Amino acid sequence: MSAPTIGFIGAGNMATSLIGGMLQQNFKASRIMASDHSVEQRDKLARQFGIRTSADNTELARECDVLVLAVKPQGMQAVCRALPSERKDGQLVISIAAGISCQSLGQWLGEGTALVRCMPNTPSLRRQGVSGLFATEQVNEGQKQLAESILNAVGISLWLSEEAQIDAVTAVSGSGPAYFFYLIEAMTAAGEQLGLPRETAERLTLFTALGAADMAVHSDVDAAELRRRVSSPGGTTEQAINSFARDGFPEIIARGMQAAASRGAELSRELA
Ligand SMILES: NC(=O)C1=CN([C@@H]2O[C@H](COP(=O)(O)OP(=O)(O)OC[C@H]3O[C@@H](n4cnc5c(N)ncnc54)[C@H](O)[C@@H]3O)[C@@H](O)[C@H]2O)C=CC1
Ligand SMILES: O=C(O)[C@@H]1CCC=N1
Repeated sequence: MSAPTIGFIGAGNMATSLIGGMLQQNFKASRIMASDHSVEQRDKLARQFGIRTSADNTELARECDVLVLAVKPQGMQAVCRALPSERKDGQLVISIAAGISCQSLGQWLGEGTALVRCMPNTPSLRRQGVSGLFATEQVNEGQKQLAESILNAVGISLWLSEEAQIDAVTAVSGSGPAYFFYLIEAMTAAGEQLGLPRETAERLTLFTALGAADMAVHSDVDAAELRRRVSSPGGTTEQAINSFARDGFPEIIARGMQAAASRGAELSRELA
């Protein structure tokens, strides 16, 4: 059997990250297509990746074994309703939109559609992504493996037992890269305030983030223990951590992530 064709509807940030990561793995450019109503986006992807692009979403729906819906949540209903009901046989549809339920997608695309809801993240571009996946009953074992192979090409993926967990995944890892970028911005600015040249503060921060994440991923002890090992009693780290704790760092993070998850659930109701 020939390799499946994968079509991205919406060729923006997230589609670019996924396609970029897939091409570094064993996916062939000739098996990937992308449609976008922006000619600049189409040209950019065609140039960057050598994939086929189209202004017509219908073309992808008729030709591709897998359709990845990667437009903004607010545009999803119109995109789905405009797709033809006669699509490629045995097609799998993967939606990466935050806050668009399988129930809504089923209504817009046809109830029999095999649907996977997925929440990836932008480090997929570097093949360091992490995604949560939820499959509807219509998805067969082969299609599940196909969805997994796409997301695993750009990082790791985890299956979820309940669709509602997607909002939590969105809050943790979908939006998560932005939290780390925000911390990097703040640490860089603080390093500068402490007297370092900006570039030095930035590089120290970036490589500390990279080193800490790599160490935590490969460690057999948890993050709390790794933190304790950096914190000498009466030393410098302890002073910083105590100051963060007094200022409510864990509560600040929990409130922010709750806001992200709530927005996911709210979008599902607003855009149903
Ligand atoms: N950016 C991120 O970190 C993540 C985004 N997502 C989800 O991915 C989806 C896309 O997000 P981004 O890539 O950030 O947005 P984006 O705005 O960069 O990309 C969306 C693309 O869709 C195109 N588009 C809009 N209407 C269209 C139509 N009718 N037909 C064809 N193309 C159309 C736009 O021109 C744009 O290039 C969203 O639903 C978002 O919730 C999920 C996980 C992470
Ligand atoms: O901010 C958003 O809505 C999207 C979903 C997760 C990351 N970006």
